[in-house]
Amino acid sequence: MAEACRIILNTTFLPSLHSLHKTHKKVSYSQPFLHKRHPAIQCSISTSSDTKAAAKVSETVPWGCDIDSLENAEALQKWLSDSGLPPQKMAIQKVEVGERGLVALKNIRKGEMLLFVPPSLVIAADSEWSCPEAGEVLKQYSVPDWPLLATYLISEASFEKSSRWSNYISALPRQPYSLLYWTRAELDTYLEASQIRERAIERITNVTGTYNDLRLRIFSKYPHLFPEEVFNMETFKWSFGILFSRLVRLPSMDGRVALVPWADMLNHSCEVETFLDYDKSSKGVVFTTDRPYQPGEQVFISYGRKSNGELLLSYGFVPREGTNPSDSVELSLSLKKSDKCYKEKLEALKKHGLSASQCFPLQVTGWPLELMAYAYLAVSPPSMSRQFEEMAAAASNKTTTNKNITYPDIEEQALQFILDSCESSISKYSKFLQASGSMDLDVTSPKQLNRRLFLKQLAVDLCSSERRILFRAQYVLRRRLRDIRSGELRALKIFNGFRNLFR
Ligand SMILES: C[S@@+](CC[C@H](N)C(=O)[O-])C[C@H]1O[C@@H](n2cnc3c(N)ncnc32)[C@H](O)[C@@H]1O
Repeated sequence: MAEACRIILNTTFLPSLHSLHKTHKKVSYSQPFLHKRHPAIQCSISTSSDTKAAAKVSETVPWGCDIDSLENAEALQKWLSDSGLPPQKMAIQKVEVGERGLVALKNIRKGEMLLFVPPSLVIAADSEWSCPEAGEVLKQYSVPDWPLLATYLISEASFEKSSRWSNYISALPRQPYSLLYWTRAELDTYLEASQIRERAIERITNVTGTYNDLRLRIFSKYPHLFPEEVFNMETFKWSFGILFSRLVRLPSMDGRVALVPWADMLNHSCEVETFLDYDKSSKGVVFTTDRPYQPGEQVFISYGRKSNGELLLSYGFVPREGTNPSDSVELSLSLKKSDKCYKEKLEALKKHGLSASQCFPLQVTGWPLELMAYAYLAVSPPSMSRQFEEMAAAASNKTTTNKNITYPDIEEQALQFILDSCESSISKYSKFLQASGSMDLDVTSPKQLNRRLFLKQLAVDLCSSERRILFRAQYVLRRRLRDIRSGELRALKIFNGFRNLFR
């Protein structure tokens, strides 16, 4: 149930725009609303890898507000009530977890339905555009929901007060916390040990690719509707950052994605199971509390069963160590280039959509069967070549074949192989964690220092929690190997005993 939710994280969602209709006929439009737009929109957050430039965050970005601003949030609250949001048992306040959040004003019972945000206050793919012609063009090109919503948000933001969503947009963070805002140099410095670095690079590449596709196929053909001063890489980074950290998937509306003002002021707790959804009987977006709240307490929802790395990637925070039961770390396993059967093994892997190097999620409670299957394949000798296919199939999460394969003869080598990978990963984390104490001592600008300290703290929290899972796996693997080896030793002693008896 909780898995079916809500604020989306998946990197695969970012649709490729290559499938857009190529045969689309150019339509001509008047330039009706351009004069109302903010003339020169400049988001000054740098995309370059220069960390100095990246630390420079302009105060003049016209959209959104400081992440902890209550002023704009209060204006949003008033506008929402005037626009049909029913009276609420919660208010936006400064909070300890998540800077701003929804806090109970009255006693709230467990099992109570809250929010009731009507569809008229929800931003979805079919929302009306302040510039209907721009919306029409995107529709004709069948732009998928995510890039469509990203473009919509920028378009509405550029209309400032004349947009219906002006109060909402003003209350959005000017710079959402998300790895999209980390430069390549920052990712390399702080997240070198973690596989999340790769995920962040992939995501940044996807966002850049999506924007470039839109620009080439659509924006450049309709510059009067999509001027580059407004629709550029910087503004797309902002709008995708907003979508990553606030977009909601509504299971009862066939998984439709939407921005839900007010509901998106709720912060995440790993201890909470409840999530946002559309309630057909009350005709609004709601959630049902899974615990009681007293006045003054912050109310939480769940953004999904996500690892600390995934939470950092999309939402820009890391829960306290040991508090996230869904936490996991990606362990990378690779075929050895020196393996005599490297080519055959790689072929078998490729057949099942895998490669010579694969990541598998480890949790404190264990690891997937696929990981063990991959390890069997990696250590199996040439004499087992007939089983390569079966092992590769079991290592893939795409096939429905039996994954619970065992090869007692090579179990010890397979476990040792996983242990070696685990220990090599642990040493990368330890190296970073040890070095982190003396990092950034050369920084003198207070603004830059603040940013560096903030990012470093996030990285230290993430790496500590990921290393903790690896330590646990290391302990379990060592114990299992000791048992196997002492079992073998015992068997050998018994065998020798029998041999001596019969001698
Ligand atoms: C959907 S918004 C929630 C409202 C947000 N706090 C605001 O003031 O706009 C998601 C963002 O809230 C913050 N957040 C949510 N849950 C958090 C948590 N448990 N710890 C720290 N920050 C959190 C993160 O900045 C995240 O990107």
